[in-house]
Amino acid sequence: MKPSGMPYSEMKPEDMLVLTDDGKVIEGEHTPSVDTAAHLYIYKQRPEIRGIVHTHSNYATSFAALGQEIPPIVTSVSDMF
Ligand SMILES: O=C(CO)[C@@H](O)[C@@H](O)COP(=O)(O)O
Repeated sequence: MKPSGMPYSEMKPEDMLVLTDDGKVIEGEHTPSVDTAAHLYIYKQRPEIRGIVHTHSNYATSFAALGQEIPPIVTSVSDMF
């Protein structure tokens, strides 16, 4: 889990945390992200999920605000046009 309140531009690999299934920090010096409970809930409900990427990209946020799904377009398809 990423540390709370630390800008990505300043974050180093050693700043990352390792937590148990119930959120106890077992490696790392920082406070875990405020998103920890949400991530733990997702991992518990969907054991097939092995990683979570939380982003605030402009395009993804726009689709979400409009209530629209993001179409699964990959670069290999665009190469054909
Ligand atoms: O996206 C959100 C809130 O909208 C969070 O990820 C954001 O506040 C980051 O919190 P942390 O610095 O990771 O504790």
